[in-house]
Amino acid sequence: MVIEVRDLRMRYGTTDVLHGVDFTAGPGEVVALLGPNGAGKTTTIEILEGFRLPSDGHVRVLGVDPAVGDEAWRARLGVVLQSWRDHGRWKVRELLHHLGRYYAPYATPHESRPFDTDELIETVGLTGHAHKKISSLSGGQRRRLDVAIGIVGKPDLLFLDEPTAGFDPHARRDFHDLVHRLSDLEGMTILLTTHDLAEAEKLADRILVLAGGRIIADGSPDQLSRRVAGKSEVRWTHDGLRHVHTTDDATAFVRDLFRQHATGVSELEVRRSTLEDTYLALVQRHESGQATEEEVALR
Ligand SMILES: Nc1ncnc2c1ncn2[C@@H]1O[C@H](COP(=O)(O)OP(=O)(O)OP(=O)(O)O)[C@@H](O)[C@H]1O
Repeated sequence: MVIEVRDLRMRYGTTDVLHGVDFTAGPGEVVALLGPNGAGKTTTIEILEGFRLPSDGHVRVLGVDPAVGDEAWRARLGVVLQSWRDHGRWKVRELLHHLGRYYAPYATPHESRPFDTDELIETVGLTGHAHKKISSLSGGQRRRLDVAIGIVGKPDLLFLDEPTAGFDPHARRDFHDLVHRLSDLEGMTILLTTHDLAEAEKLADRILVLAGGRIIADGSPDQLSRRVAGKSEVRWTHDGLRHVHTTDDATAFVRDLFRQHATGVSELEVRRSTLEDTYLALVQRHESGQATEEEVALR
């Protein structure tokens, strides 16, 4: 396993934030960690990166306890934090070239390190800005640079904390392609946090939902959408009137609808529950104290 977390606990002062978090991530997996604001996603990631010491629990990242990870271990990790780094006076190419040199001693027969600077700049879509000062980049361009800094050492494991915040739709799509390339071609394992459910659905092989200090759901986007909500919304117009009905079995409902009304039904739409519906239902159920069977099984 690339990441192994068992019974992870974290307390800030007298406040418990993580109550026993359990999950794993395998090689080449893209895992999205979702959860409401303040759920403890950044805390979890910072513990995995070795930036923060947990209060208790078993954590292994690339087989090493992050609390004692050395430079060679750190060189195999890539990190994209939420906030910008203050490298404003540097130029894009200069900075990436400079940072890349740090990783050169950690190249292996299987993995050349670092990324070729110009290839990296092209990969993140900053070719036209390579010789600009970082302070002159737009927010989205700076975020692309953050991603470039995170992957310059061709990490085995990449952490992305809300990587697309501030991206326009075009940059977002480019970024999604980049994540697919990094996991498919470079075999990188990627753990990302996001509040964009459509993004999680598109990118992640597996989704973890963190709420109340525990993982309350763990599965593929498809499994989560099916297992938890499972309801569909059927909309139609009959004799000029618009109708909406929520059902567990849309096929049977539509069959009955046409049996009842041989004519006059139009504008029929069937909408399966989305990952967003599922996520909201899960978190709401959790917050109201109704643990799902799955959640109980995960404890
Ligand atoms: N250094 C700290 N000292 C005390 N409390 C902290 C510290 N860092 C985070 N917290 C608290 O721990 C909880 C979890 O914070 P964290 O940043 O991990 O959440 P998050 O899930 O990443 O949230 P968001 O989605 O808003 O980024 C919050 O209630 C926060 O106030």
